Amino acid sequence: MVSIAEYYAGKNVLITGATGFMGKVLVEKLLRSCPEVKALYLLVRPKAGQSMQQRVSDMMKCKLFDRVREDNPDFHQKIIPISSELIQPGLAISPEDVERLTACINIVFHCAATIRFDEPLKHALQLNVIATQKLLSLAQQMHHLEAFIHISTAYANCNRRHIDEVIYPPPVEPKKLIESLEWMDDGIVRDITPRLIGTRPNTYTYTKALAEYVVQQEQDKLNIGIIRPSIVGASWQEPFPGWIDNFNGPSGVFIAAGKGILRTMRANNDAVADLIPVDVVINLTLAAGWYTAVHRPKNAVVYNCTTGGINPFHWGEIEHHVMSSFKRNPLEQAFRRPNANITSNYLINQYWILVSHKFPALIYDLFLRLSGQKPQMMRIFNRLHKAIGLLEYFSSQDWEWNSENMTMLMNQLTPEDRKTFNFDVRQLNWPEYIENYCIGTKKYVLNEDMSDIPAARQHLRKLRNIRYTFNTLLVVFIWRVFIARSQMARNIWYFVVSLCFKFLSYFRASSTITN
Ligand SMILES: CCCCCCCCCCCCCCCCCC(=O)SCCNC(=O)CCNC(=O)[C@H](O)C(C)(C)COP(=O)(O)OP(=O)(O)OC[C@H]1O[C@@H](n2cnc3c(N)ncnc32)[C@H](O)[C@@H]1OP(=O)(O)O
Ligand SMILES: NC(=O)C1=CN([C@@H]2O[C@H](COP(=O)(O)OP(=O)(O)OC[C@H]3O[C@@H](n4cnc5c(N)ncnc54)[C@H](OP(=O)(O)O)[C@@H]3O)[C@@H](O)[C@H]2O)C=CC1
Repeated sequence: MVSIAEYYAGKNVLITGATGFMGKVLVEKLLRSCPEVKALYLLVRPKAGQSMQQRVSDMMKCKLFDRVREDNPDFHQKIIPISSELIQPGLAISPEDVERLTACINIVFHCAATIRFDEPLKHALQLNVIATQKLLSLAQQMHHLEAFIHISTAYANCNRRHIDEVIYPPPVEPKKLIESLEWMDDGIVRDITPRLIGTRPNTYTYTKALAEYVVQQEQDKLNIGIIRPSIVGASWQEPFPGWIDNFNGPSGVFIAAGKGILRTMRANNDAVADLIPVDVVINLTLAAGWYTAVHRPKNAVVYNCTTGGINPFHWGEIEHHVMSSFKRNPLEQAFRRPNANITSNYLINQYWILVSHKFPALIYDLFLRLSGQKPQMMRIFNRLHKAIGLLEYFSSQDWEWNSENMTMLMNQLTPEDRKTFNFDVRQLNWPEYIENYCIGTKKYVLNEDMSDIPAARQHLRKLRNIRYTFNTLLVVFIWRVFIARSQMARNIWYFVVSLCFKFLSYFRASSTITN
């Protein structure tokens, strides 16, 4: 049987969402580990005043592509950007491009989606469901298509505790929902959204579940694989450890904690933190593309791409390792010393939000106002609270995913492919991974230089001294206020002072006797 790289040799691959976090890693890995691939067609839209060509050429300059650039400086010749806005009719692909794609594409990887948790339902539906339907229609016109790989999420069915590698009945028939939302104005849709999504926490997981069903409907006509990653984090090994380029999911939480801004969050210490490195997901995705095309299974195969059932790690452990990593490798210009704690207790969390978030923010903003600057800390905290409020659902409970198909796929690979497209998470050393993840947020998200670590440590020492001074002044201030106003507090104060004095005299006396 052909190896994975042999299979992709000479193939034309279509990728949506290639400018996103996972899409970029997919493009890089295909170019690096399957160097004989013929061409990668990327569906990209112009954005923020940049043409799609400009966006793709900027993407290829990014550090992620350093290793590919070394191996093959002309790799960009294999990349063919195709202008496409997925929420437009016909995916806004020109008729000439449609003709070109239908004539040559062999494999489709559909990564594009809105992953925002606060996306209005209509928009989430347009992109995650309707665009998927349109892409499936386009795929059916492709004369040489061998596999259609759809990226879903392990949380599409998060309303269940145990999740098998099957497609569950959708919460509503997508066609009916699409028809009804078409005539409703945005206000009505907003009002009925909580009723529609039911026990799911957001429109993202709801529309991803609908998309899976839509994809499954085409299993008689296409060879389909569905990948369900859990919480995708920085790379484990490839192209180098710790690569990450965004604030999504845990990355934003780690950064906020490393900067000393986030001090408390609701999470269950003992719940499994189902993080999965991005390179693992991409290796599995490419292997699933190969398997789907070579074996052509009759029904869509679902791969739960998770770590919890195989090599579990818990939020409490994550907290410990993140904090110790940021103490060893501090971020620049931290607001306070990194010291975040997680708790599953609502009231305790609210207390710490008040004491450790709102109170310091108020003081800092007061300081900024007094020094003639614009206050900003309270605004930052409000945004942070909104973001973590949306994540807490995922950090406060755990799920059990069956990942038999991941094991089955691994067993199908040659020993060589198992190394090149490694998705064996049993080998993942969590403390080392979390350390590299934290360093990755520093280097690649915040663009901080590792050579500035001594200065960052010095800054933390300064913050520690400020804290000691502040606490001392606070104690003195409180006692002064009490002593001035209350006889009882004064008595307590004299009692404590005389106790300390007696203890010191006793200590001095006993040390004189022993001498
Ligand atoms: C040490 C303690 C350890 C404790 C560990 C506990 C960790 C728990 C983590 C649980 C994670 C669970 C994730 C579950 C994932 C499900 C998997 C998936 O399928 S789907 C994949 C997962 N999908 C997601 O994760 C999507 C979640 N994100 C969203 O839905 C939205 O970004 C939003 C609603 C949070 C904010 O919307 P909006 O107000 O419109 O703002 P914008 O979006 O425009 O961004 C504004 C600014 O904020 C920045 N920033 C962004 N996120 C965070 C963050 N988390 N934090 C901090 N900052 C963040 C952002 O970069 C930007 O900065 P700047 O450019 O202005 O400087
Ligand atoms: N990140 C995670 O933790 C997880 C992600 N997933 C799934 O993985 C896939 C990729 O996620 P990720 O890479 O993190 O997401 P990103 O948000 O980083 O990337 C999304 C991609 O979709 C593209 N896109 C969005 N809207 C449109 C549009 N209207 N037209 C054309 N392209 C569009 C974006 O293009 P542009 O650059 O133009 O905005 C971008 O390339 C998604 O399907 C997601 O559901 C699953 C589990 C976890």
